[in-house]
Amino acid sequence: MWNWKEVMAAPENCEEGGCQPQPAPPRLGREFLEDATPGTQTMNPPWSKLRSCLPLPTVCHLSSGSQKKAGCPKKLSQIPIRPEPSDPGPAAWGCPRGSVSCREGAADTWLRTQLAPGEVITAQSGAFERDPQESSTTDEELSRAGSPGSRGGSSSTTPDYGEKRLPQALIIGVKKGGTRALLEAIRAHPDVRAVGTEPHFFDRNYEKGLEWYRNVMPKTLEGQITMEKTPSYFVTNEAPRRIHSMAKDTKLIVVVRNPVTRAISDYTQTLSKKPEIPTFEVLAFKNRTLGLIDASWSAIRIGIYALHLENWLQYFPLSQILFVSGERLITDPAGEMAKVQDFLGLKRIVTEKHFYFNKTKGFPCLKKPEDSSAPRCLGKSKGRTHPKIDPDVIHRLRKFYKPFNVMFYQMTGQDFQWEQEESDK
Ligand SMILES: Nc1ncnc2c1ncn2[C@@H]1O[C@H](COP(=O)(O)OS(=O)(=O)O)[C@@H](OP(=O)(O)O)[C@H]1O
Repeated sequence: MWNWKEVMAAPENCEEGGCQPQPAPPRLGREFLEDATPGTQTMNPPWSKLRSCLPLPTVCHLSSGSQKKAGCPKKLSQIPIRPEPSDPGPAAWGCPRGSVSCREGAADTWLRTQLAPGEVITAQSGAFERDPQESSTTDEELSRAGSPGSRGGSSSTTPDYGEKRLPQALIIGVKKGGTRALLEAIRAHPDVRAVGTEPHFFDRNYEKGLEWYRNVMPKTLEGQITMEKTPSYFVTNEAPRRIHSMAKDTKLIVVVRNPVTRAISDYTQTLSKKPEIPTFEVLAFKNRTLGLIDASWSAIRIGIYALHLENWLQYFPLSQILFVSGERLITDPAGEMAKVQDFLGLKRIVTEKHFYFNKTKGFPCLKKPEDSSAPRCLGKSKGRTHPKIDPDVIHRLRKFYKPFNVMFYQMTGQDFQWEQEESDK
């Protein structure tokens, strides 16, 4: 009998799941349920308030002191965790060249698409683009990304000279938040160079050492910023300490999205590859009759942003972390990119002129760069149609996340307004 939650957490593809069985990542979270004082640099959130919100079986509600009961976890980090699906990278990190399971991830880079004849949109952008075939571009992306240090599908026009440097800025999460869209947009900046695939250095490849990591990076000229994105870092317990020990001034970017929608997106991704898995409604609950949400399911757990952020604030001041709204990255990509460029100390070069809204895809896409013949949209693995989820389940999930969201708003000083959203996709 399959445990589908474990199956869902198993590696799936390069971008999102990995190409080979990976060791389970470390458990998430720290002593969250202790009345610890996280983030001395920032504030002391009332952690005890969150205790009662935690999704433990009724007999184990920590606020009631019942944790002393046998079998009850004392803290959230003791809830068994299913491993996160994530990305071990392309051939350089273990994907056999041409492997089907490795294709989709590379296709997540902005695709250079064929122009569809007659699909005129505006004089400026020239044409709608057809939804591209993933495979051809994927193969191209894979081969470009095939060795450590290759540009990995870079869309930057910077010539391949300079020096390989460790990244000064990282997109650390969240999975399904819009991390690929952000990375590809910031790569349009001439002062940014980024590795196109996910190196997974701080979670899976750490033992390979910093020289391996440096070698994965593209070459940069003096003054250019090196970046990478690996969304699983945000939920990796060791990542903050490891990144801090690499460089304590590393700039961190987190793209966050309504955790309910994010969870459904996560599920949708798995469903697209394993249509036989149980419904979201089944997986989301430990006990549906009692309304007990299963927070040990990674699709749910990743969205407890306050929990994960608390871990980062042990090592980095809030001022070193930028939170990008995954929702606004779609509705106002230029506005979010302005914040990202300011945060990175870059001139605002990526502006509204770089984007157009592709009605076919339902997303903003990058206009064609000067040296290229085609605009770029993300591949089919972004923007999948989400299954319709029982509204009662959505309602319960919203209730579940609300206190964590509120805590997250307090911690970040930003209100992402997820409570006000009428419906999930
Ligand atoms: N411009 C643009 N084009 C396409 N998709 C966009 C864009 N901006 C944000 N998004 C949203 O990004 C979601 C995928 O997030 P990630 O790239 O972080 O996914 S992954 O973790 O790397 O697999 C993806 O989620 P789903 O719609 O659920 O597929 C998109 O909603």
